[in-house]
Amino acid sequence: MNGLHDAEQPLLVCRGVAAGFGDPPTVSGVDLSLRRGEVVALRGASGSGKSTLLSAVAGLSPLRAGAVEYAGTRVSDLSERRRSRWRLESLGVVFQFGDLIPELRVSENVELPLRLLGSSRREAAARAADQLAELGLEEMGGRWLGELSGGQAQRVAVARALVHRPALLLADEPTGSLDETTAVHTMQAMLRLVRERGAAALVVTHDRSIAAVCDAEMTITNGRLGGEQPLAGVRP
Ligand SMILES: Nc1ncnc2c1ncn2[C@@H]1O[C@H](COP(=O)(O)OP(=O)(O)OP(=O)(O)O)[C@@H](O)[C@H]1O
Repeated sequence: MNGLHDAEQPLLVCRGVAAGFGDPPTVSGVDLSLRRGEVVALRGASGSGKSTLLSAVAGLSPLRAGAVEYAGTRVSDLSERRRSRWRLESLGVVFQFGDLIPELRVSENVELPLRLLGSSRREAAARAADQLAELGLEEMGGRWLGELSGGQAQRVAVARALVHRPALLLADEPTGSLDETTAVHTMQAMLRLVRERGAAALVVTHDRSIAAVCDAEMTITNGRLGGEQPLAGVRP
């Protein structure tokens, strides 16, 4: 993609984005910009449009208006095929309910992005094992999903989203099903890796204590995005 290594250029830009259902659309008039190394929480009440916006940014649902740019390329104008490739190469996505594949072992779930990108089985297995270890899951690779706790499964979803070292992580309530202490620990582990790798992250949450470990937060109310507020960005 153009300008991928230009540190001055924002990594992600949304211009006048509208998406979702109805008239007016669920979200509209969204302008946002995310730089490399920036970790921003997207906070708002249930039904305010957080997931709708994230899915529009990821190119998983069509825009009703506006554009999404990544490293200077208008990804919202790409063909579905090229947008899928962009998503595979450049994005890590953690969905609200994990969306892991129960018919595969933990390690095979984490290997998936690498296998889709063309890594050999052997290389994918080695990198997946390293990624699991970085998230404290070194013993878990051979297990089935049903043998994990909710917190462990969430961390496996995080491992799968980060294993190919994406430049941008999009996470939708990545710790939504966890108790507060486990949720904060999982978030901190995820954001430590994002920051160490100089990547950016947009993290949907309705939870203040989760937002507090980010660098800044944006609030969405009835589908309209407010300005960015700095946060402490508590680091582990
Ligand atoms: N398939 C659909 N058809 C019609 N309306 C939908 C559909 N999916 C979502 N919506 C509506 O779009 C609005 C925004 O939903 P969205 O999931 O983006 O909210 P959210 O802020 O992520 O909520 P939560 O915190 O509960 O996950 C809601 O009013 C929801 O009812």
